Amino acid sequence: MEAGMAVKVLKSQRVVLGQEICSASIVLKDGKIQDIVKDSDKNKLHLGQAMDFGDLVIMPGVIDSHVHVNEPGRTDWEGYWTATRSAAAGGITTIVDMPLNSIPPTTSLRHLQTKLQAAEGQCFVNTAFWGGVIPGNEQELRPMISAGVPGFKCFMIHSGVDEFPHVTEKDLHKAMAELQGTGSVMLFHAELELEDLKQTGKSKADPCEYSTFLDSRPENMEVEAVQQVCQLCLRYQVRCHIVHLSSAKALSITDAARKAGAPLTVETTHHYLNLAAEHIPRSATHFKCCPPIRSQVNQEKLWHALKEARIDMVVSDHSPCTVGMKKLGTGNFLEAWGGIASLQFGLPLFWTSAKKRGFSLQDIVMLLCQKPAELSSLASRKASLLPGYDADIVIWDPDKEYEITEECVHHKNKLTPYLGCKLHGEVIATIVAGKITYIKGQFAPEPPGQLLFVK
Ligand SMILES: NC(=O)N[C@H]1NC(=O)NC1=O
Ligand SMILES: [Zn+2]
Ligand SMILES: [Zn+2]
Repeated sequence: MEAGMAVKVLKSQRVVLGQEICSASIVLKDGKIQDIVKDSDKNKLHLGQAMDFGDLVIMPGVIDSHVHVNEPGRTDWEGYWTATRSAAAGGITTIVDMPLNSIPPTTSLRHLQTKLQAAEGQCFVNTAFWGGVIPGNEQELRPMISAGVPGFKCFMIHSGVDEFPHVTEKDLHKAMAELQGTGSVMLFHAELELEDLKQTGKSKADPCEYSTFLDSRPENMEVEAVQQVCQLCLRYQVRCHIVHLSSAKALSITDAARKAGAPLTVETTHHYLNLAAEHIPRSATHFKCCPPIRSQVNQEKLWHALKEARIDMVVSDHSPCTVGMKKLGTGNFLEAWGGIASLQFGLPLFWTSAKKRGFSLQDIVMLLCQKPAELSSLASRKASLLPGYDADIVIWDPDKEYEITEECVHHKNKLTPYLGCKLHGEVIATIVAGKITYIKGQFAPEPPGQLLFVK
């Protein structure tokens, strides 16, 4: 079993097949799943040499539909090579790259082509690309759809980078009209600048205290933005998706919109489910992201909403930067980059907390694989172990406990709030397009990931 090898048959006693977990063999051919043979299926032919993983879990690879890779232009923050290696080491078989933080951002067909050139030949996992909506680029949307982007991300507030300006409601009407009838999806960073907050002006509170930053982005900024998204979604009947929901307060609005027929989905991230404002130390700017990590009470509500399927999926929002940009020297939350690096640790982070709350392996497949695949229009070929589906598979040990140390982090910049955390769930091997892209610390000599385009 070597990294880079094409796999023919793999088996274990714990294969996640839909709602069932059973002892089975998976036959792979030409990058696809050719057959699934359950041990109970006595009539099947002899399968020959299988890679036997004992009682390790075999399930579809994780799909992380919210990753900022940043190449080209800000490759010192993260690049395709390092991002997709960390994804592979984390059991992720497909990432969908966000349109911003790279220069150029993915806001036109030409810029998309620049991104594709940058990514080509560098990806250890499959990579798809979100387009971006900025003021005035509505004519670029349909050409990007034809080129295979699954949808578009926009910001309703300053994005953190000047070359990706945020949209106003007027811009959104134009973009939504363009997307009608295409099947494409609009992703919203849902925070709105509030008038009364502008007027209170700069706070005199200590910028090294997390609470100062938290107070600068109250829940109402999210609630009001979500309200606006829901109205647009109902009116245009274009698929809409709230990225990184942090405030549980906004859920009554999304619930109501869904009930009224809005084609709306909601994601949250591992950091909102694992971290809480009360525990963020002074000057610990690596915990800064937008919208902010809120209270422990809010976190509990997010977990409940996830259990009740009021939140559809969990992703990383991996948004790394150089160590310098985190301003750890001064510890000033207001000046530090907003974004958390965590791509590699989504699966074990989620499992460590989720299993205590009664989530099953089947729930993991739903929340971390199938729902993100549906969002990205990839569910007809990925995120299920079924004949004819792509052979993108993770093999992992859900019971193995270990500590995150800097040496095991494959992100380009190693700073993450999870250093020192003890997690359950070790990824043993990751298979992409039928080849072992990662196994026990080793990577394939040639990256087997494909660039993905949806129809
Ligand atoms: N520009 C960028 O990546 N912003 C991301 N970072 C973050 O914390 N929230 C975001 O939307
Ligand atoms: Zn965002
Ligand atoms: Zn993001």
